[in-house]
Amino acid sequence: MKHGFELLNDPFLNKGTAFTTEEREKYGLVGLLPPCVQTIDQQADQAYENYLTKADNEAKRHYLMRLFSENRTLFYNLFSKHLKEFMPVVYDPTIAPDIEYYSERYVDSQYACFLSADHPEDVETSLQNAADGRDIDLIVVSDAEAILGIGDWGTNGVEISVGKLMVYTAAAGIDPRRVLPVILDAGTNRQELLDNDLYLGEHHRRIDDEKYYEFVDRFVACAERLFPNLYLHFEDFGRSHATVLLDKYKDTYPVFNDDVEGTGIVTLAGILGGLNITGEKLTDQTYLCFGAGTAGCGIANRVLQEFVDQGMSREEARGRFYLVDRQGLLFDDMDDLTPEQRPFARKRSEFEEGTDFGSLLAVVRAIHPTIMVGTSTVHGAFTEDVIREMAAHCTRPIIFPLSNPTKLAEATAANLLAWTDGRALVATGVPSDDVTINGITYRIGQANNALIYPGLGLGVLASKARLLTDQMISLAAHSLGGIVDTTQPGAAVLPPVSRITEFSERIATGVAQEALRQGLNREPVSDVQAAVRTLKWTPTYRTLDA
Ligand SMILES: NC(=O)c1ccc[n+]([C@@H]2O[C@H](COP(=O)([O-])OP(=O)(O)OC[C@H]3O[C@@H](n4cnc5c(N)ncnc54)[C@H](O)[C@@H]3O)[C@@H](O)[C@H]2O)c1
Ligand SMILES: O=C(O)C[C@H](O)C(=O)O
Ligand SMILES: [Mn+2]
Repeated sequence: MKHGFELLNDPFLNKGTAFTTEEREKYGLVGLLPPCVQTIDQQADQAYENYLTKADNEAKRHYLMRLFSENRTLFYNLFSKHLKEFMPVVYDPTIAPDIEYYSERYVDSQYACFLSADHPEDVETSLQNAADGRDIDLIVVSDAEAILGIGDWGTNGVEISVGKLMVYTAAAGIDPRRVLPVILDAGTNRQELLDNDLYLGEHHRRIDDEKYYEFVDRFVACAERLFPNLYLHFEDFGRSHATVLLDKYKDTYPVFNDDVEGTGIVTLAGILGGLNITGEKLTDQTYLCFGAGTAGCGIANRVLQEFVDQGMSREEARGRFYLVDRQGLLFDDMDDLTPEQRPFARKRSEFEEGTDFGSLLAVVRAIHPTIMVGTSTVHGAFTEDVIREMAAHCTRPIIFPLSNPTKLAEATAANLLAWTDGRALVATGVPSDDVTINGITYRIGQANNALIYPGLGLGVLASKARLLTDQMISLAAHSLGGIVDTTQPGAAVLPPVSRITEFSERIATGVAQEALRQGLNREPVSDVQAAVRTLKWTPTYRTLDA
């Protein structure tokens, strides 16, 4: 057992002023702490008061990160008491500037694992060093080529791995000792980082694909070998790698790509939530994706699969999907489509000659979408003209501007509701305030993968699933139904973040049951609900091992 400063400096074991008199005597802490012994609730109250004195969300985040570095139990205790308030501070959108200025603001490695493609021979040692003897069940790994919508941030992107894991613990009770944030430094193409002496990553451009895939392969194989129960979460990889990597590993290991799959699940859940409100059928909808990249195509595929699951042929269902990217509406005669876009590309012969598809407005005018999802990173792209045009052809347009952080969102909830006189069913990527129009208060769902991935991960871990299958993913999307009271005027399409711990458990149980039904559990699990509950870690102090 650690003693003295070594114990105080271990955030997994540290209790700060809550070390009891006996513990202080036993573990060499006498004289190292102020005399008063506090309870964790007193510590949390005090920390919260301190937090409230901080001037803005960035300062608040820095304060919380310090607490996280020093005492994880207290950090999560406090987080659990202020979940809704802390989510946008700890996570998106406030995490974005902390990624941009990571190197300048660096104070602590936060127990993350830093892997460099320049030293592939160090992968195993680095993972072992970072795990420091802990059994690791969950890794969030990023190569930071496409952080949120803010682009390539190289090693600075480690913050997203750390941040996503914080949400796993806060929402689903994943034991913080059993997780590992990992950053793969494969270079960066952001010139301002390469020119910046303070930048803490490798100072070269991204490596070529051959070396890149070799490096990722080495990491995956090594992590899987060192941590046999690992569930591996990929985050914010670039458009040309994200789906390739997912497809490469998903039939061998339990891997998850948050931007492709997590976003697909939460968006489908939001669409199903919207249709619960209107009573309309999914298979009657026309779908427009604006920004057909990693998330855009991931969502389109998930929603398409739901059309198929609801009885429509894949071919007919595809006919309802329109993808718009930089080129405008995507056609099959274009030679710059990505492999993910190609199956959705339309034929020019479907339309009258001379139809204009160059702008979003023109596409909306031509196809009359009933669902429009934005994952383009183009701030304000859902203009009043576009929305009024869409709303002229359907009663309750489903409109999800999902680009993050706030400064990149395609529209605000307030504008979407104002321009449609309250008819739009809206969800946004980051939290939105309620909107009141004509006396009705509209609650805005947050279609952020954070609503889903913690519960999904808990379900995979509780069932000891050896793979994450399409059926488990579909189940997760369906498990958010029935939580919101859709008879209330202004009801949200998704349940509120304030209830995330409750519905994460529900997602986990459903997903774990599905894994068992498919016979994917590596070990027998007799009671799924009990397995989920047992796995959950609670933020209270434990007795230290002798
Ligand atoms: N809410 C969520 O849970 C969630 C999840 C994942 C991604 N996102 C957001 O979605 C956005 C995209 O992320 P990604 O990982 O898919 O990135 P990506 O780079 O893979 O995709 C973005 C796509 O938008 C296209 N685009 C850029 N400018 C455009 C324009 N002017 N018109 C039309 N298309 C344009 C790009 O060509 C690309 O195909 C980001 O802002 C990200 O934060 C949100
Ligand atoms: O990180 C988020 O807030 C959601 C998503 O994974 C994104 O990349 O934007
Ligand atoms: Mn992401």
